[in-house]
Amino acid sequence: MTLLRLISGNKFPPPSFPINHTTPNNSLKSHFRFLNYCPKSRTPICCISNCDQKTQSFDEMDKDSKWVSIESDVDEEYARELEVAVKAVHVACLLCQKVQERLVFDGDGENVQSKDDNSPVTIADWSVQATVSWILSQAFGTENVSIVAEEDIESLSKTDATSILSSVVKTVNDSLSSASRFGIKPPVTNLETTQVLEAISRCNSNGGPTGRFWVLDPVDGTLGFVRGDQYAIALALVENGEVVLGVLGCPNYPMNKEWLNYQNGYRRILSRLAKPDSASWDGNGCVLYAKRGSKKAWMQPLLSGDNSVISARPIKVSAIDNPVLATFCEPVEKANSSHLFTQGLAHSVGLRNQPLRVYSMVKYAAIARGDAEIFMKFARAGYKEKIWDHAAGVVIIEEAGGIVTDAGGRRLDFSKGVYLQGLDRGIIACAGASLHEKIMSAVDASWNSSSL
Ligand SMILES: Nc1ncnc2c1ncn2[C@@H]1O[C@H](COP(=O)(O)OS(=O)(=O)O)[C@@H](OP(=O)(O)O)[C@H]1O
Ligand SMILES: [Mg+2]
Ligand SMILES: [Mg+2]
Ligand SMILES: [Mg+2]
Repeated sequence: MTLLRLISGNKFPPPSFPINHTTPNNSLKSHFRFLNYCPKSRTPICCISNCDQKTQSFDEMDKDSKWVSIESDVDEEYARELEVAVKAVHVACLLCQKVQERLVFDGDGENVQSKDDNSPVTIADWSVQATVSWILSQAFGTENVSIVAEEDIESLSKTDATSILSSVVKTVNDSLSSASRFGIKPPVTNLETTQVLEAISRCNSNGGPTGRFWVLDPVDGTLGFVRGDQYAIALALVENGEVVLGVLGCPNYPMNKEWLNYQNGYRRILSRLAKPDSASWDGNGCVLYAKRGSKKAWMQPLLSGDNSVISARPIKVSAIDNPVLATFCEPVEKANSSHLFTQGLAHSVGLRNQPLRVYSMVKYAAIARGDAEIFMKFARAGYKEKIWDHAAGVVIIEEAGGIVTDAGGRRLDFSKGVYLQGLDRGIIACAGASLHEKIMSAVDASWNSSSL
């Protein structure tokens, strides 16, 4: 109540404060807490579960702050890690949205580079890696942060890459300077080029079976990103080989899937294109997250112009177990997963719906949210899956009630370094056990006659 009075007596936070937020037991007490910290005392500015003691004067707050709520107990294990990770992913999503708009609408194509394996990399990939690395280091201390991530600075440090490097430095600084919206303290002065390069190259962990490390895919589905389509920002925390936290930012995947254009896979109507003439239009993306063992997964809307409060809602996998009604998703690119093989599987299992071909870990998000029931990926022989392409998605699906294994039914192993070593044939994620068993049996029955 104290909190509510304070709110209504101040312009900030706005009256749209989601007091009717629904949690599984509808109890605000232990499930809802604010993530803003007092810039002076570094204590939570307000925490509903213990409002009286923790409420601070709003004067102490950064007035630009947006409020991010998160569902967890204050003293819960990994609460601080989850809080920082969710904020970092929100910051990264906004960064990517700006870069993608420039890239797609202003033809800023020179900022797309090709890596040695011919896959694309953009200023967004490097900028997100630097930004997230910097935020994690600030929050936990550089010496305590170990990160496995996709990008390195080799091509960025070349002499012919100076304009790209300066774009990256500018993008990182722009993004960090507005991070206070999420309660993240920006750097006192702009980061120098060397500091940005250092933040990127600090993500040089090789993972492994012991200790704690973060796993980051700064832009997953870079191909989708450069095509103005779906992509994701994926951040996970691994402890002793087990993924304990997962956060997935999906800037083009709206909370309400009705705003997606189905004719074109899961393509979002980008903001500068004509929006539907509706006051309720909310085509902005979402951030999903889960903590291992909580049996809960959550989804928040991304910040858009005037939403100042970010509340989360629980997500669950679909209850559909009838193959006739089920939808499966798979990579867009045939080169990344055999469409021919999955077409055969779909036929033998009795799947009737068209496959949902979506770039990036948005596929994991679609399963966790209940928008589709099956995700399959069968890469060509010899391809080694990387942990950053799966870690965040796996824990979110599992906590939302789903199952993720290889085609032999074993859980994915994140303890063997950068690659998912020992992966049996491919990856199968399902909303429920019955569909999962049917797909695995179909893979066994058709594997030998496939050319994979
Ligand atoms: N040849 C091949 N085989 C299998 N997988 C590959 C291959 N090449 C790349 N990758 C990885 O696929 C990541 C993108 O996966 P998607 O499921 O989004 O594929 S697709 O873009 O929809 O086709 C992509 O992630 P990003 O590099 O982060 O975009 C790659 O890690
Ligand atoms: Mg990836
Ligand atoms: Mg990537
Ligand atoms: Mg890549």
